[in-house]
Amino acid sequence: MYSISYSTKPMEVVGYAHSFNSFRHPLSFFKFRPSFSSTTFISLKKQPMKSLQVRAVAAPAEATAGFDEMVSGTQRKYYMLGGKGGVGKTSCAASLAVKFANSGHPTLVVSTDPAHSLSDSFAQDLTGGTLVPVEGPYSPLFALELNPEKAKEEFRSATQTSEGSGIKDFMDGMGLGVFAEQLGELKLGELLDTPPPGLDEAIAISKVIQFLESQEYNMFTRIVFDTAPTGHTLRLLSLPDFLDKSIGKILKLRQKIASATSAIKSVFGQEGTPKPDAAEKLERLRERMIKVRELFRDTTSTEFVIVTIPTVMAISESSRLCASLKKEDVPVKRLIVNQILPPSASDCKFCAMKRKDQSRALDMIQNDQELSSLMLVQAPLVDVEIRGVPALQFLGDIVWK
Ligand SMILES: Nc1ncnc2c1ncn2[C@@H]1O[C@H](COP(=O)(O)OP(=O)(O)OP(=O)(O)O)[C@@H](O)[C@H]1O
Repeated sequence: MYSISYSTKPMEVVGYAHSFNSFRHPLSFFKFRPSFSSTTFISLKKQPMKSLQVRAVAAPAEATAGFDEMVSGTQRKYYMLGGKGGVGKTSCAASLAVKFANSGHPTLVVSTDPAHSLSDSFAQDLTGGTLVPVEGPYSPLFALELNPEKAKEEFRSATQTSEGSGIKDFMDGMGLGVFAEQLGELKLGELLDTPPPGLDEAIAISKVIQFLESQEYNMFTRIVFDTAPTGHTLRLLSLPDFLDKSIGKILKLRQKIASATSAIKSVFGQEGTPKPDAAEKLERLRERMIKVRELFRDTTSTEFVIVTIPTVMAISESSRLCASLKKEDVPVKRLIVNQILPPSASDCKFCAMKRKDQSRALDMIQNDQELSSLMLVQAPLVDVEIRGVPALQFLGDIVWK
């Protein structure tokens, strides 16, 4: 079904195998066992990893991700990959990033999932919240794992005073203490004391947008986001609007009573003096959230790719995610169905059952109002863990065609 070739320049054929189970690469870090291969052709040449290419040269006719369109053009494009936990978001995001970089795009892959697994996926330490170069691809590939705790801290520091935390202190700091109760219906107290889920991710994404605006990072033409599981993403989508409204109302109110405050100040001295710093920080946060919202909805530069697996539960969740994305006007056109059992001539009982289950789930997609219109990309379950750049190249060449 698949024919796998390790490309060489010039090609040096060192092996040819039928249905082999295990093959150890001479660079020894990559054990590759494509069990779905009935006939496998291997060619190798000892050369630095940078020039190692893993190619799936024959593909199932129905599966194409429209990679040509994804890779065309040098203007910057953002791809956000999201879906239910554990379906393979990170593997698909990392493999897409590797493929972009191998296709000539200086690429940045960012994890905004609080439970990062990019480091595991690339088999490289990417922690620390800074850009780390990934060894292997032709063009520069950098990875970034953003620390959501840090983002939350930043939010807290923008909304708390030195005396304490919470809505009362914050409003006092803004010179709006007396209005704190009136703003109750905005639930701002809750927002400030316990930042809502999704806020850390929104701040993380806004940070990326921020530094990508600087000249230093102009070179990146493809940005791939490995986002947090569905629930988080859904909250993230509605968050900018919510924050914008809340913060917007606060700042408007603050402006309105600025003159009243100065009158109070003249009577009570410095009591109740607004702290411009808090207002400025909040205003900046609001602007950043607006940018996140705009980025998510920009059809010319952004696409949200849903990753799922062929189970009823995962597909139901993907359908809900898709509906929410559409409702929020987030561009979505591709659905990756990952971990599909590869074809086999002789199924065991377990595999036969599993295959039936999967085909039922795939039928569900065809009949789903939200998902049926998406470009369906099927990715096989491979019998080796997708870890490290060569493995990601291999997966990328199967998925992103
Ligand atoms: N097509 C595949 N074939 C075999 N294994 C796969 C495939 N896709 C992903 N995996 C494996 O499944 C596991 C989970 O994948 P991954 O970390 O990419 O999922 P995730 O959706 O990002 O998870 P989380 O929600 O926990 O971040 C990993 O061990 C990965 O190697």
